[in-house]
Amino acid sequence: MLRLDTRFLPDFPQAFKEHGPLLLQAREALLAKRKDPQSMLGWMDLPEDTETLRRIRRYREANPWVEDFVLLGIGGSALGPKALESAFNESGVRFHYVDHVEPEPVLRLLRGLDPRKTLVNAVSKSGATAETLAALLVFLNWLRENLGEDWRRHLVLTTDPRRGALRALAEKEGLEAFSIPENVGGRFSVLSPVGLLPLAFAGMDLEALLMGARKANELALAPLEENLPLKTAFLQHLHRHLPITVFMVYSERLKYLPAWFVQLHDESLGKRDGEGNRVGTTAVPALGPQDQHAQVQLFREGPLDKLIVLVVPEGAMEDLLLPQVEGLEGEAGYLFGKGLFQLLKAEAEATYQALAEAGQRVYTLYLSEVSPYAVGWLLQHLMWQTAFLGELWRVNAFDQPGVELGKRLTFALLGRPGYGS
Ligand SMILES: O=P(O)(O)OC[C@H]1O[C@H](O)[C@H](O)[C@@H](O)[C@@H]1O
Repeated sequence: MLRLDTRFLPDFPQAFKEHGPLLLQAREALLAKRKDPQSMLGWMDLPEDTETLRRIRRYREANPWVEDFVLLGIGGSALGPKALESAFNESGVRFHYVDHVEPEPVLRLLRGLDPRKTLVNAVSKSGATAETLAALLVFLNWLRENLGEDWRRHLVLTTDPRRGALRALAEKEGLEAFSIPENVGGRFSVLSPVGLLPLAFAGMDLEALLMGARKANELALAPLEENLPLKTAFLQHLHRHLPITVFMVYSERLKYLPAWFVQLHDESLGKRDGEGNRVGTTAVPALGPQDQHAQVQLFREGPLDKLIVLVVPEGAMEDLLLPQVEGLEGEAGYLFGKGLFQLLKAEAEATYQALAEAGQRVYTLYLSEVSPYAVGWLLQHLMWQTAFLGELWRVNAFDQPGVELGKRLTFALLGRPGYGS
C-alpha cells in the first residue's frame, strides 16, 4: 500500500481542491494522447501484459544453469532492474551491471566470471547507445572465445521490436530476444522485459510487482479525492518555484531507487516548454538514515529552496530485536529490547518533524512495507506523477533532446562516419 502524509503542508488540501479543474484537464489531455501510437504512453499498459510475463517465465525455467547475470545497459535500461534486483534478489544469482565504460571494472568482472555459468543480457531500446554497444562487443567476443558455438545460449537481447543494431544482431544470429514495446521509452520501461527478465532470474514475485502497478493505474484514473498520482503531481507543481526536489528513501534495500527516480524526473521534465522557457526542478537523491549524517544538515539549515519527499516503509517483514549488552547501558541502554526497524521508523519520523520545523516544505509517502507489491505500486505511481507533470508544465515528458548533442560530439571524437567536423 501507498499512503500520502501532508500533515506539515496545511495549505495543500485547499489548494488541491481549487486546482481540481486544472488537474483533471491535465489528466484528460494526457489520456487523449493514448490513442496516438507515437505518444509513448505504452508504459500504462505494461502491468496488464501477462503474455510477456509467461514468456519470460518459460525462458527463466529453461535456463536453470545461470549463476551470474551480466546486464549491459545504461540509463533507463539499467536503473530500474538495478533498483529492484538489489531489493528483491532471492535466487542467489549474482548480478553485475556494466552501465559504464571504465576498463578496470570490466576487466575485473571478466576475470572473475565463469562463462559457462554466465548469462549476458544486452539491453537497449534504441540499439544505438555507445556505452552498451561497447560492452556488447567485449562480452560477445568473450563468450565466443570461451564457449565456441555455444555462445548464443549465453546472450539474450532486450530491444526495440523492429529497429536497431541489437534487433538486427538477434535476427542474424538467431539469438533469443525480448521486445521493449515501441511506445515505451527507456525510463518508463522497468515493467517491460527490461526489468522483468533480470528480475525473473532474481526470483522476484513478478505477479505481485505488476499487481501493485495495476493499483497505481487504478488510482490514476480515479476521481480527484482518491487520485494519489494527481495529488503528488500537484505537490510538485505547487512547489515548482523551489529549484530542488529531494527524494529521500528510508530503506537500505531500495538504495538504488533514488537514482531511478532522478532519471525519470530530471530527464522527463527538465527541458524547454512550448514558449522556449527553461522548465524543471532538480531531483536530488538521498538515503535514510545515512544522509541524516550527511545531507540533512544542509536540508535543515541551508537555503529554503527545496521540496523534500520522504519515502518510508511503515512495516518490516521481520524486525531484529536489539539485545542487552552489559557495560553499554550508559550510551546504548535506551536501545535494549527495541527493534532495528523501530529505530528506522523513529529516525524517519524525527527527520520529518525536524525538516518541517526548519521551515522546509516536506511530505511523506509511506509504503506499507518494502514488498514487490508496494514497490510496483510506487514505481508506476511515480511514472504517472511524471506524466501528469509533463502536462502541467507543458513539456514532452517522453523525449530527451538535450542529450543528443553530447552523443553527436562523442561520435565525432571517435570518428563515426557522418559525424566528422
Ligand atoms: O535503452 P537505450 O536506447 O540504450 O538508451 C539508454 C539511455 O540513453 C539515452 O541517452 C537516454 O538519454 C536515456 O533516456 C536512455 O535510457
